[in-house]
Amino acid sequence: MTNFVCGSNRIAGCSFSIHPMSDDFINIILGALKEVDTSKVWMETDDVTTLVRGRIPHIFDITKAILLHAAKTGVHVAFEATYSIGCPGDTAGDVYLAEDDHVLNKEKVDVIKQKAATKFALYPLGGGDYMEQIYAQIEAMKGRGVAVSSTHYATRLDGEVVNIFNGLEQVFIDMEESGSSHTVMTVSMSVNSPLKSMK
Ligand SMILES: Cc1ncc(C[n+]2csc(CCO)c2C)c(N)n1
Repeated sequence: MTNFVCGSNRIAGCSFSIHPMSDDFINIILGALKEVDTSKVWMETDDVTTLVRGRIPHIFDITKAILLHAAKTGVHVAFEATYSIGCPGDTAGDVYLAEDDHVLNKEKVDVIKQKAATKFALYPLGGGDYMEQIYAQIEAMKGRGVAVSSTHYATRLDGEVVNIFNGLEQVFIDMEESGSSHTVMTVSMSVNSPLKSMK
């Protein structure tokens, strides 16, 4: 059996998709992807997801921007994402680690007012105290301008898209700063849903 070893390379990444509930889904998906400045990341789109790899601020800036560009059409959009840091599979994106942390899409998209319902789940891999780490991050989210509630297998966040992404980015930064060797976070988000929350 091969032993896979995580390197010291701290490239972050995300595999994500948006699903606009509209006949015009092709234009909405491709339009949102095109509107975003991706010059500070490695990015690849196929028929299933888009992969984005680079420094943490750009990963969250770009995924937030693509969702907001799709959401501003008013269409109901579902967003699914898996964020990961700590276990690079190859070196193709490494050159982007030399970029600075100045994000390129914030100015254009942070003015877009858009509410979202979200469920996120944090998976600290490679550490013994994972439940303490998860509870600490859920507690921290309560001070970030979004409504936090518990559900099975995830934590629910309701609020502005911009606040939700800022909070989730901070979760990732905190995990890095606490020395977690490999962190995975899944995020499901729904915007413009015709079905209002029952909560
Ligand atoms: C962010 C994101 N990236 C890729 C896909 C996969 N996808 C499904 S339909 C379509 C457009 C026509 O090919 C694409 C690219 C997605 N849904 N969202």
